[in-house]
Amino acid sequence: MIRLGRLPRLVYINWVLLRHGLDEVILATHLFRPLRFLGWFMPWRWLRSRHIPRGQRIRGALEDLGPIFVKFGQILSTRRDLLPPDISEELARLQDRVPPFPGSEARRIIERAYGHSLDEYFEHFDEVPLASASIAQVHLARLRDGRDVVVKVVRPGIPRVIRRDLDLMYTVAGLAERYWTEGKRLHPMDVVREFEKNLYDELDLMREAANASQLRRNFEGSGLLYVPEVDWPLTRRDVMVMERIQGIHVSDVETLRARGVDMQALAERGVEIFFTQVFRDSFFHADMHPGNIFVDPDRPDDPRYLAVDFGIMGTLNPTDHRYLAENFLAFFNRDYRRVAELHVESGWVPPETRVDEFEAAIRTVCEPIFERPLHEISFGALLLRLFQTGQRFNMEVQPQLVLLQKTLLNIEGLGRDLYPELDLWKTAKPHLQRWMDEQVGPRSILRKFRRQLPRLGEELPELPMRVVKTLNEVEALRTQVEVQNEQLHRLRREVRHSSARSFATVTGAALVVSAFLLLGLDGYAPAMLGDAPFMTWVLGGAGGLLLLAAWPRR
Ligand SMILES: Nc1ncnc2c1ncn2[C@@H]1O[C@H](COP(=O)(O)OP(=O)(O)OP(=O)(O)O)[C@@H](O)[C@H]1O
Repeated sequence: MIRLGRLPRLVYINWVLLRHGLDEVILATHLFRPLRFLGWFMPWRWLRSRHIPRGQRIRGALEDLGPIFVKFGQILSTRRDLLPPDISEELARLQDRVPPFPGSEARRIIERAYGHSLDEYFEHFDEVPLASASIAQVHLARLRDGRDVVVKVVRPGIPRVIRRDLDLMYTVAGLAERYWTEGKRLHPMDVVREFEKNLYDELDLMREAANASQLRRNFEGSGLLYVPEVDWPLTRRDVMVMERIQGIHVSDVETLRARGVDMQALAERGVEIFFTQVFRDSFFHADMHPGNIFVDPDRPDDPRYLAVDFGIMGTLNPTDHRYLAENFLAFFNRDYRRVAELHVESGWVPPETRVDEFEAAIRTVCEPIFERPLHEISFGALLLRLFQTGQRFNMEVQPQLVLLQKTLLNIEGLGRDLYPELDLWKTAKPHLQRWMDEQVGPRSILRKFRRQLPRLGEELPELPMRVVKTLNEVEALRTQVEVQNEQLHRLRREVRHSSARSFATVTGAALVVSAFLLLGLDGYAPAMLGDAPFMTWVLGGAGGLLLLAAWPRR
């Protein structure tokens, strides 16, 4: 059911959709269906008839609906497994540009978070924002100790806007799942749920700061990537302070060339950073758009990247991790059988999948790609084709892999912009191979052993005492078992005796009763009993003896 409170915004959404000639996606409910026909009388029908591509119309509608919808569109653009290419490519152009909120407001938020005047901590705070996006805004500042920093502040009132828009998205997704034929396949509710998680992650700047610290530690002293240092004492849930970095935007190829940056090395290092993050650390920056990446201007011959914005990070569990590496290697060895097997083994496709059929489908998709020169092969496109093939075999959508594919596409695009001859495979293979060797080779055993070493070191001195204690416990247990065994034997004997006694009692009593009966019959005893008084004595005597034998003794 649609809640009344949501109705005005829902009507507004429909209005925007109509305005962009999207009446075919007007919420497919009986409630809104009459609105569809309004479209026939409106000029935008005419616009549509002039063949504005549908991707552009959807992009326009999302821009009109506000920043949360724009973000949603951006995330959707990465779901090339769900959307047709014309729409996903158009959505990828969505820009998260939102008018900034006043610097005085940012000041107020920071002071509320610290509980003190901003001047106590900052020598200077630039009220004109450096950048402004839908969730947060970034300001330049200088600390009292002279360090230049950037201060990221969460947009005021944004949690409420997020809640409102998410509510609507859930409503729309629910309706789509129910009434739209494609809805069952695309699982829109799951897509919104995933989006919600990302949004709330981005809202928490403590979380982003922790991501930054972890990534910084992972690349400490590597010379490949520099991550600015977080100022933890000044970081809160809605305010983050970090070292200011100064570099050349990675998309500014002209300046990079003019500064004499080694473009091949730069492109290859981008790939290396990605594979190191994915396969060595299993922790990767998943928002690698060019706006977040800079190049260190001071090291043109030995280029180094500088990264910002750690709101969205990807991780892989050890199983996905291993299967992914094996998949890449199998792919590039054109071992499609192995690729198909790996998909079944990892549980990405159902276990009943026919491996031979799946293998044939993968071969059909990949062979044309491999016909091209290796430096033209796109990893991202390959993964995408694989997802699409997997879908035909009921492959479950794996969000962590989708994030990875999106990042790979980013890295690939970036690398090829910098150095078009970049051979991704040649650059990536040694990293993959090294990772595989480390996972299965003797080094891996050594590494695992090393990881256990501190615990072993702690527990080793206690080992003799533990052995003695364990032996004592075993001895005590053995004695206990013996005692219990003896008791068990006794019990069994008693049960056997008592059942024999019961038998003797019942039989004895029966014989004695029979004797009395015979006595009662007197001369009427049947002939077959012969001499009745004699039989009485025999039965009575035998019964009496049995009763005597069964008499309890102490
Ligand atoms: N430590 C830093 N040093 C220098 N500039 C920075 C730093 N952090 C952020 N910036 C600048 O501010 C911009 C926005 O920062 P950031 O990407 O973290 O914010 P955002 O709100 O997540 O924006 P978006 O969602 O558009 O990526 C960056 O693109 C970069 O230009």
